Amino acid sequence: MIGRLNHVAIAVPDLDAAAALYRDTLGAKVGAPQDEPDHGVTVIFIELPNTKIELLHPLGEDSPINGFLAKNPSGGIHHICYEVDDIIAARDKLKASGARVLGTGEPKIGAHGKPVLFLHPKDFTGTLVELEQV
Ligand SMILES: CC[C@@H](C(=O)O)C(=O)SCCNC(=O)CCNC(=O)[C@H](O)C(C)(C)COP(=O)(O)OP(=O)(O)OC[C@H]1O[C@@H](n2cnc3c(N)ncnc32)[C@H](O)[C@@H]1OP(=O)(O)O
Ligand SMILES: [Co+2]
Repeated sequence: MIGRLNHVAIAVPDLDAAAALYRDTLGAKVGAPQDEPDHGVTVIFIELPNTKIELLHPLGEDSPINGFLAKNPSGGIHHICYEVDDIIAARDKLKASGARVLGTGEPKIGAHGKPVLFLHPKDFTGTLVELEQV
C-alpha cells in the first residue's frame, strides 16, 4: 500500500533557529515558511536528495502540535509521511484492519496541495503516520 517516504516532520520550538541550523550548519536547501491554518501549523520544507524534512511550528492555540511540544520542549520527530496512490482505498483498508484514522476521517489538503490523512501513533508502533496521495 505505502510507497515512497515523502517527508519526516520535526516539531520545533523556534522555526527560525531550526531553519538556520539546517541551512547554515548542515548545508541543506531550506524553503520559506508556509502558514497552514487548516492544520494549525507553520511549516518549512527542507529538500534532501531522497526525501524532505518538514519543520513544524504551532499556528494558533488549537494547534495539534502544542501538546507534543509541551511534552518535548526541545522539539522532536513528530510524524512520518508515506505516499499512497489512492488515499480512500488506503483509508478504508486501514480502518477495516482496526487502525484509527484521526480527525473526521476525511482527507484534508496538505502542504503540497494533495489529500492527506493521519493515523493514530498507538496503532503504528508509537509513530504518528501521515498518508499523502500523490
Ligand atoms: C502541513 C500539513 C500536513 C502536511 O501536509 O504535511 C502536516 O503535516 S500537519 C501536522 C500536524 N497535524 C497533525 O499532527 C494532525 C494529527 N494529529 C493529531 O490528531 C494529534 O496530534 C494526535 C496525534 C491525536 C495527538 O493528540 P494530542 O492531544 O497531542 O495527544 P494525546 O494526549 O491525545 O496523545 C495520546 C498518546 O499519543 C502520544 N502521541 C501524541 N502525539 C504523538 C506523536 N506525534 N508521535 C508519537 N506519539 C504521540 C502521546 O504521547 C500519548 O501517549 P501516552 O502518553 O502514552 O498516553
Ligand atoms: Co506532514
